[in-house]
Amino acid sequence: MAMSTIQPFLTSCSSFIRKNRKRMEQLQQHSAATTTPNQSHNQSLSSKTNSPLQLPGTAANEKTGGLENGFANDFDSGTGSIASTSNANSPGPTERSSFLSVSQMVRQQSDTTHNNRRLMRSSAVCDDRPATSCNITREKLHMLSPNLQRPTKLVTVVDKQTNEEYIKLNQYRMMEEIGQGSYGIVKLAYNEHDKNLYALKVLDKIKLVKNFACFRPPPSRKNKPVPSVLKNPLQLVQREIAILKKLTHPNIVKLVAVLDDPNDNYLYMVFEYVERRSLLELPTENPLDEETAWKYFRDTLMGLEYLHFQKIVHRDIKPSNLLLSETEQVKIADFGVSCEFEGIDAFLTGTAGTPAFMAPEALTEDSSVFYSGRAQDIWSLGITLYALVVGNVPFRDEYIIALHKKIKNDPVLFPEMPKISEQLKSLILGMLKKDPGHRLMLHEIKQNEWVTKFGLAPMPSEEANCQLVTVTEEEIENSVRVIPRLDTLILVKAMGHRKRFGNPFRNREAAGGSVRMRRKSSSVKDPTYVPPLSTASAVQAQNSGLENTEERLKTDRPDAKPLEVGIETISLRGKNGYHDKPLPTPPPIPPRRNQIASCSDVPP
Ligand SMILES: Nc1ncnc2c1ncn2[C@@H]1O[C@H](COP(=O)(O)OP(=O)(O)OP(=O)(O)O)[C@@H](O)[C@H]1O
Repeated sequence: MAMSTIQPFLTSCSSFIRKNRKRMEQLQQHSAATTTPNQSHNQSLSSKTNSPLQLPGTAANEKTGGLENGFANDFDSGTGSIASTSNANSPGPTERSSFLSVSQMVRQQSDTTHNNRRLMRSSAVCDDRPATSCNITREKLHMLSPNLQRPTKLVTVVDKQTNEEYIKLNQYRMMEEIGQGSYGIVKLAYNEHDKNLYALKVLDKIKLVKNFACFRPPPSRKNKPVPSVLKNPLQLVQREIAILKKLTHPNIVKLVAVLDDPNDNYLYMVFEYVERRSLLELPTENPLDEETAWKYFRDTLMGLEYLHFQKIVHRDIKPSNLLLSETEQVKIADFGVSCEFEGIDAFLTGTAGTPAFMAPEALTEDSSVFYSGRAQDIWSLGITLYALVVGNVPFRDEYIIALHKKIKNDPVLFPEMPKISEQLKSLILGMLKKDPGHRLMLHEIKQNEWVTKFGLAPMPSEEANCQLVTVTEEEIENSVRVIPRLDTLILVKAMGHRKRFGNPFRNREAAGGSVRMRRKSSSVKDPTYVPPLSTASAVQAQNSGLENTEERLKTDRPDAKPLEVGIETISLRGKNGYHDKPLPTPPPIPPRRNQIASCSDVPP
């Protein structure tokens, strides 16, 4: 090639390199001098709490993060777009520049998550073709991360590097604090491998145990064993991890990795970073309009359907546990009190979750009576929907007992303003039926006229939305089991057949059945309420070959001692629908090792 052709090309190359190097140097100087208000706040917070996980030099992180990511070239466009939309509340120039580099990473993560999904859908057709034919270059493909479809990684060796700028855990550079939960703080973290941001939940194992020791209930008198979960709160975290590990759905926050080094006092849960955090802070003067609430509600419904399909009840659905991604996708988070179940529903006792979102049937003093976990989730979802459009929860009181009374007895009232459509009111009221038997079920909500816009926007089928995840033997061994009593199994089985939460024995009693009330419940005002059949009588009925529930009811022996039976001994649902397997006979089966009593052990 002639020298005259190459010369101008070389000149333009060298000028391009010079120009860019200068810009990168400017950027480095600029970022090094930058401290966000968040950062200084967190620095003071970290020093106050004397946490060993002090805020790293985020400016340096952002600087290197941006440059390493090859973001330097996008910097101008990012600045432009953000600056042009800034208002009086916008950060100042120095704040803005440091904010921008994080925001660019965030945008990239959202894009990649979005692209990932697009890519996954198109991968079948694109696999054998050059990546460019799918509008995604090989280079970009490499950047497509995090792969939220990947199973959760469990890492037991954590290499902690500390320098004056930041703390690094394996590939994760810790950045500013983004939230605090009851068990620990949540920090933003930059993953050097896939160049994305994550939310890192930091749990102090020692503090967990110590705090627990302080508040542990006094030893029980009548030699009653303390429920096993209460012995070690780490088990709650382990349960949360065991549950989260199995979940992969666009509307559930993904647990990407768990860093748990036995030599480290801290346990780190690495979540996908959801940029816009919680859906709505309550109370608010600015609730969502119906259209926005509709979109968020449908997302939440999809997430909840997937959860229930995976045999998990969340137990703490509320707006602050619904995170919003930058692409306006709702992600259900916080599985701290969730429960895994077998069979068709979780049988819960005791209270867990947030008082204002608890269902009336969960507020009973009698811890021996079980209630449906699915129905509890529907109630919380109803309260959440109400709160999204009204700006506050329907039942409020500063005293917990008074609040419980209101939840159990008061009707749901809607304020005059904001104006809420009749269809939405009717849906909310259907989800907030005090009697779980009359409460809407998930499949009914999916077909509701407000949800589907009178059929114009049908929800995807359960089959399309859910895929049953496979659970390994080890996971089963290590996961917490729900061990309902046999009577509850019978009750729920009957509910399964009828496809309603309602007590199938109620009408029998109303018709003059011989069943005694087993509890005096202030929560259940319905005079026709009949508690589940006691276990011993159910077993007796089974042994005597009495198959139908009416016959079993008649054999109820109120003085009989209840018997606890592991649910894994009974299969309620087979491939071809529901079927009976022989019920276990007394004496009671001793609990296996690793079995933790039930979800009722979760402290309120
Ligand atoms: N994946 C995430 N992405 C972005 N922010 C998050 C993420 N997870 C948690 N957060 C933020 O951190 C805060 C604390 O979360 P965390 O799950 O530890 O506790 P919580 O749900 O608020 O409370 P608790 O643990 O007491 O129920 C949340 O309120 C949220 O703002």
